[in-house]
Amino acid sequence: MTEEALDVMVVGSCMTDLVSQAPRLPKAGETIHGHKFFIGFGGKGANQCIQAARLGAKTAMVCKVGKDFFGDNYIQNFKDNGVNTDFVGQTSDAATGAASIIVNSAGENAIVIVAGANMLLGSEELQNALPAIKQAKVLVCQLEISPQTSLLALQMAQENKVKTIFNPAPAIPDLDAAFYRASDVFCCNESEAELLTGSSVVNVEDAHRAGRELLKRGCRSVVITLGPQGCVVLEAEESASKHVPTTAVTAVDTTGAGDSFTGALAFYMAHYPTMPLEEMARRANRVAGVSVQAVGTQASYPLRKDLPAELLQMPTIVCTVSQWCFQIFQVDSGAYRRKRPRFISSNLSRG
Ligand SMILES: Nc1ncnc2c1ncn2[C@@H]1O[C@H](COP(=O)(O)OP(=O)(O)OP(=O)(O)O)[C@@H](O)[C@H]1O
Ligand SMILES: [K+]
Repeated sequence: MTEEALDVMVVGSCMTDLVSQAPRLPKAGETIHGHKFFIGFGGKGANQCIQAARLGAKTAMVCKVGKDFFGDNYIQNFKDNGVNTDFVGQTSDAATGAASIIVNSAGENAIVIVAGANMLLGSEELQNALPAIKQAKVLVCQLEISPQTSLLALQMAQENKVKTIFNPAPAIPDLDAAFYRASDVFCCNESEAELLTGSSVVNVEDAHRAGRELLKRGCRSVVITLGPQGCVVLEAEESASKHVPTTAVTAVDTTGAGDSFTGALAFYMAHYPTMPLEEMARRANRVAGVSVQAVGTQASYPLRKDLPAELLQMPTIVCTVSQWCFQIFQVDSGAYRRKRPRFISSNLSRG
């Protein structure tokens, strides 16, 4: 059982990616030769957890894998990345989630996902994790496990004043309205925003409009990622929707960029709770921007040591403001002391 309070808990999926590269995709009933095969660690929940851990967050994963080779291997992968595995269950009733992926020479793919053990994660496992959830700073969920489990996890976190990030991926058109109310940050990409709002999202202007629509549904803030254009950020307390641009880089492989962004956002929310969301999004853009410059999903996620120091420090402006507030407080309490010296000294002598 976890003794130390956690920064980030992720309740979500683990998938083993089985990737074959071939000149073309096979037709029904056909067998063809490919030229390369590799196994990768994926699943949106695990990806986000690994990115947060690599940035230095104390993380735990709440998930279910099979009692099989892939499940054992995945648990070792979490351990190798410093992720707490106290809440990683193993079941004999289903296999570890797997994605069989075929990629042709044009970069097109055909994918079969078998969610397997991921769908067996339920309320019992969440109850076991509740003492740790209560102490965590941020809880993150997606939609690659049973939606009821994700919703319950978000609600448990919210009831215990733990900040929530919900990434509605892969998107479902009739998302239960309770998901919006349970989200401190509702973080999605353009196509998810499009599916959820029913209107096209292809540019920054569309994203502002979609964000306003999603915000109306009850979340505290919305982040919509826009690939090389960064993201837009909207907060319930602020009227303006803000575009947070990024430096576009030449992408080698964008797989898992969205999960890198969400995992980085979770890290910043846990480590710098007073940082403006816009600044967290600016930094998450930078982290995800590193991931698109390398091949693979988790393999492309940067470690803390790979990032410039400015992404891992409190911004100067926030330090200045808090020092300024502290000085005002000192001046105020000094004035108070000058006016009421006896009150202060009698309190002191009693103490
Ligand atoms: N070419 C790029 N240059 C710089 N940053 C990028 C680029 N592509 C993606 N990013 C960063 O990654 C974030 C997430 O990308 P995107 O919006 O494409 O997510 P996604 O569609 O969920 O990705 P994927 O499905 O490939 O994981 C962006 O908000 C941005 O910060
Ligand atoms: K990548």
